[in-house]
Amino acid sequence: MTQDTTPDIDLALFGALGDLALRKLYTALYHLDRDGLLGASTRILGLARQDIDAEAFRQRVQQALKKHVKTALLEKTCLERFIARLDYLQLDFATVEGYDAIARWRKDVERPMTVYLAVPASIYGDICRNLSASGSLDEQTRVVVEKPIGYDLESSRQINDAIGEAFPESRIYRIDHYLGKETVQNLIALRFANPLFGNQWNQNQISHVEITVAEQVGIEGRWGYFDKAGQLRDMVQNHLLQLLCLIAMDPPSNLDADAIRDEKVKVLKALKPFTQETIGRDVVRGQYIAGSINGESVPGYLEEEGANTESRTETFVAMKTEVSNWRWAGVPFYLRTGKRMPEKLSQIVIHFRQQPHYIFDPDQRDLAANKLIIRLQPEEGIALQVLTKDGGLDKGMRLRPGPLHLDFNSAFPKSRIPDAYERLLLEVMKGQQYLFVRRDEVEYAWRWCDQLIEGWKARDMPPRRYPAGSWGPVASIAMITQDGRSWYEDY
Ligand SMILES: NC(=O)C1=CN([C@@H]2O[C@H](COP(=O)(O)OP(=O)(O)OC[C@H]3O[C@@H](n4cnc5c(N)ncnc54)[C@H](OP(=O)(O)O)[C@@H]3O)[C@@H](O)[C@H]2O)C=CC1
Ligand SMILES: O=C1O[C@H](COP(=O)(O)O)[C@@H](O)[C@H](O)[C@H]1O
Repeated sequence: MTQDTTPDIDLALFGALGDLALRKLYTALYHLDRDGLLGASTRILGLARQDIDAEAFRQRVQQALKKHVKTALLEKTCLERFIARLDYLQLDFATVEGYDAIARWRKDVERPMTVYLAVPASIYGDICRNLSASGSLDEQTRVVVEKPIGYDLESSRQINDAIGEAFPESRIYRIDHYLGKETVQNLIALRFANPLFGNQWNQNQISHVEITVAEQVGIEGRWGYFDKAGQLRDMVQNHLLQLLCLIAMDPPSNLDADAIRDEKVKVLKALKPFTQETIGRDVVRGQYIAGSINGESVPGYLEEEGANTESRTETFVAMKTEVSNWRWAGVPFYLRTGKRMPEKLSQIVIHFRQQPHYIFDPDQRDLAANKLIIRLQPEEGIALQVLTKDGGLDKGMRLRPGPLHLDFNSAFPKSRIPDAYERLLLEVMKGQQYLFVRRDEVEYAWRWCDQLIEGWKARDMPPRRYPAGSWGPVASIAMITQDGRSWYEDY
């Protein structure tokens, strides 16, 4: 994990006119360029099937940057330098014809190539085979692939096999963009650099853990993709399970990619499988109906553009699970994620156990537990909720909960918090894999999700309705209150 200068590369971006590329990837690459973190002669080849020339492609990227980069950060010289790096190749990814143009683009160039597949996972195999067959790859080429890899364990194995025929694991970078978020990396620092937390991180001191990833957006015109996936495959199989792994894993022996990933795999293997009984009791599926967010009416899932009105796909999931090992036995992990919730909020709350002997006002007993709140978005920060004496002569020994608060924006006001894709693209260029997901992680995560999906099917569990703008079906609140707890929504 050194911070050397970034090597020059050629980046071949498949799906160059898709949503991810236009919304996230050029913005991230532009910021890297502006911060002096792109190799001076790094070039970017956009590949897509639209019949446009390089000049029109550069215009499209420029429009995207104007939309997604803050105006104050869009500097003319930097923008011109970035745009000059771009070239375009029209290609149907499914057939090998035309792939030889990639080698022609790279003729006489010595630097390594990174291939970024910003396309549906169903065509990763075709692209890898065609890159191989056309002689576009060499011993240094890296590949970046997006989540979700497949639809279940079986399809993910097939896709991983196809990628693995063209690239060794050491050159495959499976993105889970949550691993690139600043606070997620801070979680690693917090846990493993501070004995204060390191020594408390187990079932003796922690009573339960909450992970909430709430989105305000709906499915953003992605019905075709989303309706086949649903929130479990779209968010839990990858982002939420990765967060859970970082919370639950044992300390790695060092910060090497495989040391970290070995520990994450152990957590995934230890996730308690659901039974028919626990699925009925500990899992809630939901689907949003029309409602309002920030005072504006929004349609229900079944009224979204392109919707099939019979769909039973879930847009919300809440569940209680457990990591069956010595560190975590008996500690519930409550997970919930949904679309069209009242606000965008991603946070992890670690609830510590109460003192064994309590000496303050019995009415305040419920307050008496510390919480560590790790906020990923909207504002990034970490707060430890502690109890202090309430101020004033008239209060006696009344307790008051308050945060010991590290808000990254105000603690480090001069530094812009980079977007996850900036961090991840930089790590790919430097050849560092610790923030990327290894094949066995993906497959163990699918194995666990598959048995849950099978259980849903067997129980014929339709999603419960919840109005857009609410925190999900009431059953998700009942699920946690049955344990005498509630979802933490303050900060
Ligand atoms: N969008 C997002 O926020 C996120 C996306 N992802 C993942 O990123 C990947 C890309 O997603 P996204 O950008 O949303 O998808 P899009 O459908 O918006 O973009 C995919 C692009 O690939 C092109 N494409 C597909 N098949 C072919 C083909 N045979 N030949 C040439 N071009 C082809 C499409 O071209 P055309 O337009 O001509 O069909 C389209 O431009 C997916 O794996 C997704 O799961 C992951 C996290 C978030
Ligand atoms: O991977 C995905 O993530 C986004 C949410 O990402 P965030 O960084 O905005 O929290 C989600 O909307 C999308 O459906 C999913 O594919």
